[in-house]
Amino acid sequence: MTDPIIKFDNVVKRFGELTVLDKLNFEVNRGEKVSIIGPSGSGKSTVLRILMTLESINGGVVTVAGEPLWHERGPDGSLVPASEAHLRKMRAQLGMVFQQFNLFPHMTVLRNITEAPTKVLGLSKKDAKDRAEELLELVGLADQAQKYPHQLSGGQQQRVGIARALAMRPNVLLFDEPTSALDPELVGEVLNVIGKLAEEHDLTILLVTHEMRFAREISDRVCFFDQGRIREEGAPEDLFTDPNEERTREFLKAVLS
Ligand SMILES: Nc1ncnc2c1ncn2[C@@H]1O[C@H](COP(=O)(O)OP(=O)(O)OP(=O)(O)O)[C@@H](O)[C@H]1O
Repeated sequence: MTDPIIKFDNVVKRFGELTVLDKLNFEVNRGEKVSIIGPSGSGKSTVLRILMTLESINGGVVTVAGEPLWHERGPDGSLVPASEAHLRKMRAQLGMVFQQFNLFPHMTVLRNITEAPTKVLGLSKKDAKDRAEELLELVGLADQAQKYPHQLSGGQQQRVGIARALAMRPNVLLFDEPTSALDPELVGEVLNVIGKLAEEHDLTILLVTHEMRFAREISDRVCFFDQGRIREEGAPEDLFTDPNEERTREFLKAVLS
């Protein structure tokens, strides 16, 4: 058994008086596809935002690929708060697909995908373009490279968002409710792309979703979050059909009915 690629060890996150993560312990193994489900406000997105270094933590340790994310080892081996350089290095291992796509509106689809690989990874324009074209093929948008985001449907924009995240070759791909801003008829095309990625690529995927059927289809493991902790986790076929906890049962009943 190799070490987990993501580990939350007693992580505490507070916003003022509100404790959002309450000594959270959570692990994801390499290559694993994990979905996080749970009621609104239970801290699901906060977990992803902490991993992307968009939110700091108030206690505990987060480890990514064996290295502390929000800390560095000081001269005596103890953990000290991470420097900006350390955060930048660690962040490069993770890619995130946002609810609201977050594409650059003034750049073409192609440029949206090549921008970070050239600027951050130092790829040549040619290599970045080749990589982008390959990824556009993967998400079914090879013919849309020269369009601007506003010329695309929401589903197409989100597929560009996925290609853009993949262009950085992350070890872990995070999805924050990737279909919740989409019209219902556009949800399927985005889920198909994510499903294909999950099936055909040896990528670690951590997905926050309200799409229970999809979570069930693609996940190796589903975690039910409640009040900043994992209330229950397990294989989708167990958690969705025969949960152990009454709270999980209530939640599933409410969202599935
Ligand atoms: N920047 C912030 N400042 C203050 N409170 C915040 C901030 N970000 C999140 N919160 C609060 O933290 C709690 C957890 O938020 P989070 O977005 O992680 O929940 P969630 O489980 O993803 O919910 P949803 O399913 O509605 O997206 C919520 O009560 C939210 O209002």
